[in-house]
Amino acid sequence: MSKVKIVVAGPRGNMGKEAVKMVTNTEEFTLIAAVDSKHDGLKLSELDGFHGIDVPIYTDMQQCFEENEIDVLIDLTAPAFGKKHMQIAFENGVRPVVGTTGFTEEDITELRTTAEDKGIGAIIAPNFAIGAILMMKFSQMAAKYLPDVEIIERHHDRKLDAPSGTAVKTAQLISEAREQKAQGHPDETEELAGARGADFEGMRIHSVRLPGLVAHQEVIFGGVGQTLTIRHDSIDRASFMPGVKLAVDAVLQIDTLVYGLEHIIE
Ligand SMILES: NC(=O)C1=CN([C@@H]2O[C@H](COP(=O)(O)OP(=O)(O)OC[C@H]3O[C@@H](n4cnc5c(N)ncnc54)[C@H](O)[C@@H]3O)[C@@H](O)[C@H]2O)C=CC1
Ligand SMILES: O=C(O)C1=N[C@H](C(=O)O)C[C@H](O)C1
Repeated sequence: MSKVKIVVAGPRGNMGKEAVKMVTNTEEFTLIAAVDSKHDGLKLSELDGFHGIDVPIYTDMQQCFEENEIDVLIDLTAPAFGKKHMQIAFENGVRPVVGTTGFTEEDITELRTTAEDKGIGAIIAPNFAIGAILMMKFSQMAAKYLPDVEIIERHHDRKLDAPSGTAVKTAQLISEAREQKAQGHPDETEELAGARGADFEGMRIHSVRLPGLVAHQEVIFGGVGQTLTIRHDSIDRASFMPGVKLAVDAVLQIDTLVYGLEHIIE
């Protein structure tokens, strides 16, 4: 069987480095090229940390797809670029597996329409860690019985988007099981703007950014005389890679856009 031909966008980033390692260590995958914000024309092997990985770097994704035969794009870049990169992939018949966050519901609807029109599989997964998927699923189960819920996500202070993609996805999954309700005291006021966090259908989301953190989330439910806390911690970015691998395998089998790894892991 021929190997899956892959491009990684964002190879020098926290996640991109792990993805390059995962692709090059996976027998059935082959890394063809990388798309980076700089270093056009160099080989990845010329950069620190990529010894022996002799693939070209492009700053122009379109050119990368024109000059190479590619099956799958793994995009781990920045919220401002994820949507554009997916559109370029679709135009070139390349299947995107996207961990980059910052997509709106409208973006996802639009991209799904394009994927289906072109019959090209695509996966956007705000979190590739299996434990995080379970945290979201357990939270959805709990919300049916305990509809008062607040989400606290904690990340490293280099993160660009808030709230995290995982927190938004968690709130979306919870809202499928929970009657919409405003939480807290009806007359509560914020003495400092933002004190009660972001409001998603009455659920509150709080974003913590500190050096030393990787990616963590607590979903706290409150009921009469009790609380339930569901917590997940990624303490190493290797935690995301089995999910990225699973998504690459799955994206070859579908002809629509799937948003969330929970639809792949049944
Ligand atoms: N789905 C998941 O499981 C996870 C998703 N993420 C998301 O992945 C994204 C990347 O996260 P990190 O690796 O921590 O960020 P990072 O800042 O460490 O790395 C991003 C890399 O992308 C490159 N880049 C930026 N714009 C680019 C462009 N237009 N073309 C090519 N390369 C470009 C940057 O030079 C940088 O090397 C973020 O959106 C983050 O939220 C992060 C961790 C897990
Ligand atoms: O930027 C990160 O680091 C992470 N981003 C994703 C998100 O926004 O949810 C996934 C994980 O939380 C790490």
